[in-house]
Amino acid sequence: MPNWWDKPAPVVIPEGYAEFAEQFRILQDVMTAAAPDADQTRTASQLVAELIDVLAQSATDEWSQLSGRLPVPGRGQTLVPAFHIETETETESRGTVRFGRQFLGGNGAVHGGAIPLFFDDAFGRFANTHDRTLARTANLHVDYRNVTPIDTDLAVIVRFDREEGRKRYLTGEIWNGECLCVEASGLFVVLKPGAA
Ligand SMILES: CCCCCCCCCCCCCC(=O)SCCNC(=O)CCNC(=O)[C@H](O)C(C)(C)COP(=O)(O)OP(=O)(O)OC[C@H]1O[C@@H](n2cnc3c(N)ncnc32)[C@H](O)[C@@H]1OP(=O)(O)O
Repeated sequence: MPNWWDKPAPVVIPEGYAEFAEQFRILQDVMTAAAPDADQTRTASQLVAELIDVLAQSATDEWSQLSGRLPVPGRGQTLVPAFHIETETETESRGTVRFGRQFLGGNGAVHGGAIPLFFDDAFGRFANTHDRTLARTANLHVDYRNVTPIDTDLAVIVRFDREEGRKRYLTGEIWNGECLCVEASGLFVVLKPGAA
């Protein structure tokens, strides 16, 4: 089986696809925030049915899909809030994230499950770039220090702390201004030869 990580299939990103992926994120935010009446629900449902038909025409396998492969923040993986990287060295990545309305848990706070999702993606990307061989998440730990607000630009720090044999240790933080919202850590284990 081809390995996405070390043998990415050559994909052509069509003009406008990155913008489409961003619109898709907005669609999920708008859908979450809406309270449509019956007419609006019917219209929206028809439009989504058309959208499904259009996209299903180009259904492909994992190795040829475009989502997750784009050279833009978030890589067009619309399940995960996009990490906008501003500076990066081999050991530290800094940037911002904004959890849109679709990531609402309750009372203005980001859903507790969205935060490990974000860190798995941010850690996973960092554990597997800078010429590092393929590693998978073995564990993730998240401390929710303060409420993480939705619809707010938040500062993110991701660190590649150390490597011990096949084990890679990463840590991260999310800040809302001076307020520490989240501390996270993760262990990524380099795959044994032949493991997928
Ligand atoms: C340009 C490129 C861009 C790329 C962008 C991509 C972005 C993508 C972003 C998305 C990325 C998302 C990424 C994803 O989401 S990856 C998907 C989520 N993760 C998985 O599905 C992984 C499932 N688990 C496994 O496959 C195996 O268990 C692994 C491979 C992890 C280890 O099994 P393996 O048989 O290989 O290893 P071992 O058992 O010999 O252990 C080796 C060492 O590790 C230690 N250990 C193991 N487990 C744990 C644990 N839980 N806590 C503490 N320690 C643990 C163990 O004690 C031992 O230590 P030591 O005795 O040597 O000291």
